[in-house]
Amino acid sequence: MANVLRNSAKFGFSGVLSQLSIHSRHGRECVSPCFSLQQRNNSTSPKIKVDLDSSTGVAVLRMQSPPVNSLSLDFLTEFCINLEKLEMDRSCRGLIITSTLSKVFSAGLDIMEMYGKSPERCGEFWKAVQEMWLKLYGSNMATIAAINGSSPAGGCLMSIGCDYRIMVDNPRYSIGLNETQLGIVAPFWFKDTLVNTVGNRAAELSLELGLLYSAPDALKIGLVDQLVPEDQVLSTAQDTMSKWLAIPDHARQIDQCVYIIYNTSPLPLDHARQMDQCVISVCIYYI
Ligand SMILES: CCCCCCCC/C=C\C=C\CC(=O)SCCNC(=O)CCNC(=O)[C@H](O)C(C)(C)COP(=O)(O)OP(=O)(O)OC[C@H]1O[C@@H](n2cnc3c(N)ncnc32)[C@H](O)[C@@H]1OP(=O)(O)O
Repeated sequence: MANVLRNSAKFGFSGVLSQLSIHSRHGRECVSPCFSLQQRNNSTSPKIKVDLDSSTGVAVLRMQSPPVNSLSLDFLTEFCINLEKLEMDRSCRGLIITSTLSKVFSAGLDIMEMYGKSPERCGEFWKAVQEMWLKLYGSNMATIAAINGSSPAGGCLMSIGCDYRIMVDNPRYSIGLNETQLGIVAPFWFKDTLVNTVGNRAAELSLELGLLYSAPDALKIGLVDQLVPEDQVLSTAQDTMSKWLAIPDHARQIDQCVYIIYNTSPLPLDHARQMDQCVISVCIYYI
């Protein structure tokens, strides 16, 4: 295990790994002074609302950016700041992500961010998209997506960036990486995350045809883990989270980290990240 960790650090997962080695969240003796006196920490910002219950160690992050929780630069920045705050708070061990909007979890990247913007702005936007994925997929918290509406493209990426997905059992809600249907191409790390979720063949079909799956079909291919009635999505996520948190954090975190290292292309490496950012910014600029 020590070798794996050393190698992974060499290959660029040092951020994740150093966090792993510095603090386990289970049996934590060192609680952030900011939050230790509070039973519940609530913070509200325009597009995202976070409720952290310090007694359970579970935070619920609600996306509340009408009409469709599209991932604009502002939204992504807020999302990442909230994630970072929770990540640094030792009292928080689990994160549930959901939406306050009816029918939509997230419509994915904000299309207006990809139209007629300067190369600098495109670069900034894409960096924020990368950041969202790196922070979520590499999180030390146990993460569950409570998908209470449609979740195409970037919304699907956000969902599969979590450890577990619970979706409302409604055939009208769809989820998938539908980029090719829009005439664009999902970057390689979208692909990796999908392959890690549904396997190679299903991912290949899904990406090339830009398939959007209804909730029942998403369950069939393993794109989501569980379907529940609309009014039970959050309570099921809370129940499921308690099972995840019964596992010692360090064991879950190291297991996840090793899995990511062996199954994901090296976006966390600076040069890969910059190259991806550069290619996508140019693509967006010329759309
Ligand atoms: C070689 C070429 C390389 C090219 C490189 C490109 C670089 C990027 C590469 C890939 C990355 C892609 C990831 C993405 O996420 S792309 C975004 C894809 N998103 C979608 O396809 C979703 C589109 N939206 C929907 O399907 C629906 O809106 C839905 C979420 C199902 C909700 O449906 P409904 O409730 O019926 O709502 P409306 O459709 O009526 O929409 C309401 C208003 O919201 C606006 N809207 C919808 N989606 C977006 C969006 N993604 N960004 C911004 N705005 C959005 C919609 O226009 C309506 O606005 P209005 O009321 O003003 O008309």
